[in-house]
Amino acid sequence: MATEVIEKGTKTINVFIADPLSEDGIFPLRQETELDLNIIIDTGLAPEELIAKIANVDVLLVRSQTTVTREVIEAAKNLKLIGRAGVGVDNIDLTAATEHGIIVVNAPDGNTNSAAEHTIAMMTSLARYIPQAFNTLKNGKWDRKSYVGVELKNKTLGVIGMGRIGAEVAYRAKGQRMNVIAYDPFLTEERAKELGITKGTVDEVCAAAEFITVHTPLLPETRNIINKERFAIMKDGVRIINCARGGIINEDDLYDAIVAGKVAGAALDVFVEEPATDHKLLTLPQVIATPHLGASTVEAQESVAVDVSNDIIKFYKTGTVTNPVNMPSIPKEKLAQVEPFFALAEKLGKFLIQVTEEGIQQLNISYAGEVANFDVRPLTANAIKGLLSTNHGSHVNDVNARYLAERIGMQINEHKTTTAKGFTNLITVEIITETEKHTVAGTLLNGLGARIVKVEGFVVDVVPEGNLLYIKNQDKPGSIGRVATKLAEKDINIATMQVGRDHVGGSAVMMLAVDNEVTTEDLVYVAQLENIDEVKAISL
Ligand SMILES: NC(=O)c1ccc[n+]([C@@H]2O[C@H](COP(=O)([O-])OP(=O)(O)OC[C@H]3O[C@@H](n4cnc5c(N)ncnc54)[C@H](O)[C@@H]3O)[C@@H](O)[C@H]2O)c1
Ligand SMILES: O=C(O)CC[C@@H](O)C(=O)O
Repeated sequence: MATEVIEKGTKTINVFIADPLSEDGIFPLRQETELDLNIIIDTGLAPEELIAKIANVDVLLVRSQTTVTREVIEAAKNLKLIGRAGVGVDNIDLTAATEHGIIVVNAPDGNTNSAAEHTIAMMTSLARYIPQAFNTLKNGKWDRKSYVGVELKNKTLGVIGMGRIGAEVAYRAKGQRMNVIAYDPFLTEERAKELGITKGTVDEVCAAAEFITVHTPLLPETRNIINKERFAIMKDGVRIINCARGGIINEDDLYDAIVAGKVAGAALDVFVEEPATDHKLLTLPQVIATPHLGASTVEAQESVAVDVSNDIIKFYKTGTVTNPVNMPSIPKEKLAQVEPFFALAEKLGKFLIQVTEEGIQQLNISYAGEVANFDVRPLTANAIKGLLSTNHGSHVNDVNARYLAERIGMQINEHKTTTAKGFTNLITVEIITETEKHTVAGTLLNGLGARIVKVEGFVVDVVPEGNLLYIKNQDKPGSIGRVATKLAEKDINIATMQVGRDHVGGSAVMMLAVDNEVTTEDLVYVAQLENIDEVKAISL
C-alpha cells in the first residue's frame, strides 16, 4: 500500500480538515489512542491559503467545497491520503493524486439515503409549488390560484443513473405510486425487474417521463446528457430534477426549454459553478433550488465523516483502506493471500531493471501454481515498483505504480496458469526493450523464504538479497576459477555461487552472492576475462 504502518510514538500524523465535518463523525479520530494524530480544522480557505498551510500535512479531509487541485497536491509534500466525506470526487484532481502516489478514499454509502430523500422532497415541492407558494404567503399574499400543482401518482419518473441513489429514489417513487423507467449502462433486465421498474435507453426515458431525475457522476459521458436535443423529445410540461452534479443537465438548454414552455419546472440542488447565488436559472419562477443540500442531514454528515475517519485509521494501522477511489479495492482476506509474495515480486522487478540499460516497452508477468488462484493485481504493482525503483525510488507505490508504468508507454500483460513446473508457486517476470528480452522467475519455498529459481531460462537457486553478480559466459573450462580469482584480487568475497548452462560447452550463467558492493571498475575488470560475455552487478 501507499504507506508504512505507523507505530505509536514514532510519528505525528497531521490530519487537516479543510471543510466543515460533523464533530460526531470525526469522533473515531479524536478517540484514537494508538496513533499520534494531530487534527487541524481550518475551513473556508482560499486556494492560496490552503496551499500555504499544507506542506506538512499527511492526510487531507474535504467535503465538496474545497477543490483539491494539482497545485494543492504538489504543495503537500508529505500527503499520503485524501479523504472525501461524501461520494463525488470531482473536486479532487485524481490524476495528480495518483501520479504522486496519494490514495484517495471516499464515503460512498453514508449519504445515499439523505440524497434520495432530498430528491423526493424536491420532486414533491416542484409538483406542488411549495417554495413559490410559501414565498408568496411570507410576502402577505393568500394566492391559491397560481399554485395548482400536479400529482405524482400514475406519472412516470425517468431516472438516469440507477446506482445507489437512483435505486433508492426509484424505490420511494414506487411508494408514491409512480411508474419508473430508468437508464444506466449497468442496469440489467433482472435488476430492473427486481426493482419493479422498466429499463430504457436515455431517449426512451426522456420520451416517456413526466418527471426526470439524474443520479450519475459527472463524467465526460454524462456531462450535458440532458441537452437541447433531449428536451426536444420530452413530453410537454416535463419537470426536471438534479440533485447529482451541475453539468449533467445543460444549464443554458434548460433555461431555454423553461422559457419556451417545454419544461414546466426544475428543481436543482447543484450547479456547474458553486456557490451559484447569481444564476440566470434562479431568476425563473419555475425553478426551485437548494444550495447543494442533498447530503446535508445530521445522519449523513456523521456517517460519511465516520467512514473516512475509520479509513484513515485503518490506513495507518494496516496499510489497507475500505473505500479506495484510485486503486483496486481488494478485500482484506484476498490481500492477505498475496501479501507474502509482495517482496518477491518487487525483487524480481528490481533484478530486471539492473540487467538492462534500455527503456522497457513491455512487461509480461506470469503467475503459476497456487498464486494464480489469487487476485494478483497488487503483485504486478509490486513488480512494477521494483522495475521503476531506480528511476522513481520511494516515490513509486501501489497507487501510482501501474499509472507511472503506463505513462512511460510500458505495456503490461498478466498471465495465469495453474501448472508451475514442479513449484507450488512461480512468478515469472519478463521485460522486453527495443533490442533485448530478459526473464527472471522466483518462488516462495515453504519455511525457507523467497528464491530466484530461473534467470534467462537457466535454473539457479539464489536468495534475492544483498549484492549479486550476474555473469553470462561461455561454458568453457577455467571460466569459474578465473572469475573467482579476479574477484579475490579486488578483495571481493564470494558468499555463494550458482552456475547454469543450456548445454555442455554452450551458453552459461553464474549467479554470485558477494559480501561487498561491486563497483563499475570491478565489473570492467571481470568483463575483460576470456569467455565472459556480460557482467552485471545487482543490488536487491
Ligand atoms: N446533492 C448532493 O449533495 C449529493 C449527495 C450524494 C451524492 N451526490 C451525487 O449523486 C450522484 C450519484 O451518487 P451515487 O452514490 O448514486 O453513485 P453511484 O456510483 O452509486 O451511482 C452512479 C450510477 O451512475 C451510472 N452511470 C455512469 N455513467 C452513466 C451514464 N453515462 N448514463 C447513465 N448512468 C450512468 C453508474 O453506472 C452508476 O450506477 C453522484 O454524482 C454524487 O456525487 C450528490
Ligand atoms: O459534501 C456535501 O455536502 C456534498 C456531498 C455530495 O455532493 C456527494 O457527492 O457526496
